[in-house]
Amino acid sequence: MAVFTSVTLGDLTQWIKQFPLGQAVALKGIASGIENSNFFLTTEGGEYVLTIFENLSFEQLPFYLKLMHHLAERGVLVPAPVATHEGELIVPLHGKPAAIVSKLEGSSQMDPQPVHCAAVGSMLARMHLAAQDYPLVQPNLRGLDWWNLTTPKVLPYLSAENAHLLRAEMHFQEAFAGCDTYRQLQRGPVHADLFRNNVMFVGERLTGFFDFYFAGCDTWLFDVAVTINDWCIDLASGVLDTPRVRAMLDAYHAVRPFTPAERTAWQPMLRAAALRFWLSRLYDYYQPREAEMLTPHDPTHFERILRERIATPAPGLTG
Ligand SMILES: Nc1ncnc2c1ncn2[C@@H]1O[C@H](COP(=O)(O)OP(=O)(O)O)[C@@H](O)[C@H]1O
Ligand SMILES: N[C@@H](CCOP(=O)(O)O)C(=O)O
Repeated sequence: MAVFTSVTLGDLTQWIKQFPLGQAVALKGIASGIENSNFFLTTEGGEYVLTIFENLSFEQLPFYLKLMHHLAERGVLVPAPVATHEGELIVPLHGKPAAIVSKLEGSSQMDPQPVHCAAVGSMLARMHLAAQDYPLVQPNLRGLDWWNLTTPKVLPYLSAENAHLLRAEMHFQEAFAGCDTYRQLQRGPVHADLFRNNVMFVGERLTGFFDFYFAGCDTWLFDVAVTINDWCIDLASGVLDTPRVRAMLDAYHAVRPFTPAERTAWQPMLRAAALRFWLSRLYDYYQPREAEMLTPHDPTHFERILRERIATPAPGLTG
């Protein structure tokens, strides 16, 4: 259940008039999702998604909504935010920030094949290039600083073996982030959470990336690593599936060629991407937020992926 703030069609009668969308004719709560209250909204103008933001503030939201607007204008397939007659993308609803974005066709592909991975790789590279001239800057709020803050909060709950793994990996990643190769990596706005459930497909046709609310400025390679660690693995073991990895990396490289520094950084970056989600899942598991109504994601999934990336070299960035 992920409608934390209820809204009725009647609530929208006056509210919707600030948008150039005509009257609201249907509204349906969306059950999936864990952060916000989401609704499918039909208006006289078409099909949309209405989101009420439960955690992000009016001050924090422009980075995400304007990024989606910037990308959509440049032909990257993402939900396009709808501006009010006054040009605002974020407006209050029931005292919380809310936005309307275009509805993507299709559904998530939870059993991806190489053809889906290639489509994701190609669109990801297009997204990185299209975001290069995005003027707003926000760091990845789930980056190294957050890992450093979070590690001591979860360590007391871990077994000796896992505490050792976490400490050792944090040392490794601190050193990696401080090295020359890391400094040479290309950077810009990244999605940072491009899992299977955040991309829509109709058959083999990718219709869009969504859920940009972990986006921030980070290395492009980190985004690639996060995406590979979800789309191109055997879910039970975390082991990479070479045909899917190759399809995604080759398609990305065809649009935006990988650099020599990225090739050097690839193995540690896959570990960084695994650590990021192990940590956030540990944090959500042991320190659930008060408003949280859902079962937290399983942290052991990313512990397995991290151990696997440490133990087994992944296929290289270029074949
Ligand atoms: N623009 C969109 N077009 C179509 N469906 C969407 C769109 N945005 C969200 N959804 C649907 O809403 C669900 C929840 O969205 P999500 O962004 O994952 O929520 P949360 O931010 O709460 O985690 C998605 O799984 C998807 O089915
Ligand atoms: N992808 C993250 C959790 C973020 O949740 P989302 O539903 O907003 O993508 C994870 O799997 O830990």
